Amino acid sequence: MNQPRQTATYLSKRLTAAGLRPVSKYGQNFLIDLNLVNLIADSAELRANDVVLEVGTGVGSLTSQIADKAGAVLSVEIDQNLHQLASEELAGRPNVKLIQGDALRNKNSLRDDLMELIGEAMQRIGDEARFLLVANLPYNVATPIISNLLHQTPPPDSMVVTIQKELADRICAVPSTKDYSALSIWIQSVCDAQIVRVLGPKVFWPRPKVDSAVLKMDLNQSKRDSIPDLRYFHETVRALFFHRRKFLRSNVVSAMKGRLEKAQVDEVLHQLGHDEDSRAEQLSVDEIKTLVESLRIAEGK
Ligand SMILES: C[S@@+](CC[C@H](N)C(=O)[O-])C[C@H]1O[C@@H](n2cnc3c(N)ncnc32)[C@H](O)[C@@H]1O
Repeated sequence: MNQPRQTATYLSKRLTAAGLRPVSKYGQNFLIDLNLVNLIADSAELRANDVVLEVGTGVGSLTSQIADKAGAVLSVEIDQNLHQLASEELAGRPNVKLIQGDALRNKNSLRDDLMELIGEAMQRIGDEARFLLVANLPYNVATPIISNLLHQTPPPDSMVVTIQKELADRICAVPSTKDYSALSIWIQSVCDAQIVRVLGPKVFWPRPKVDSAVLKMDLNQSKRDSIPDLRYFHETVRALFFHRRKFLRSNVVSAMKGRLEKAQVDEVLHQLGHDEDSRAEQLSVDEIKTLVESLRIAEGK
């Protein structure tokens, strides 16, 4: 299959010829090192029974690498002009479906047809089908894309994404560090996450101001199965970390306002051995899981 050459000059010529320039509000920083495009596709360890979602087709360079290995690729691009360029670049690839539009309906949900299309592609592949996200994500929608996908049925078996390094650090953060947040806990409570490679600004065109990272997040089914109500868990974790540096008790009391009395909160915290000085940011992911589940049971949910 024809492989788009991937240099800044090639990309700028390609866009200029089409009368276009990169649009910064869409996070259009294209990867110009083909080895790194390959690294992303290779890190996903793609197989013929994989259905891959890509958010941000761009001109289709990563898309074509994915399409060489996966059974089916669904790639969404918000920019009508890039969608058009990618359609030309990827013409003749029967396993690629390109969609023009926003991958998100809003911050809290994906576009309506996305999971339906993924489900159809998985059905065509059969019982062995896996679902993956592989993408050089636009920086402004990276968190909602990753977070929302983990609520879907099925969730992705694996997500390999290029994102801002700062966000990758937050996702992988450990307790008692400044990066440890509701997002770290949400992702780590259902996935095993690791940074594959840190990428400096030079490997993108145009160059972003900050470092990026290739992050791999593999779904850990037993971790996911240990959370009976994912929505409850995610929302409660967000509430617990709303004022990260406050004492745990005061965070739990405000998170449970109107749902649990202070005495009930104290009873749960006492039973779990959390003293008055505990802070949410000191608790491990497993301790947070146990705490949230105890609150859910105390609420009678
Ligand atoms: C970082 S670029 C990656 C492009 C290409 N995949 C690459 O690796 O070079 C992100 C792409 O996502 C697109 N994009 C931005 N916001 C989007 C959204 N909400 N839904 C779908 N695509 C979006 C941008 O227009 C841009 O093409």
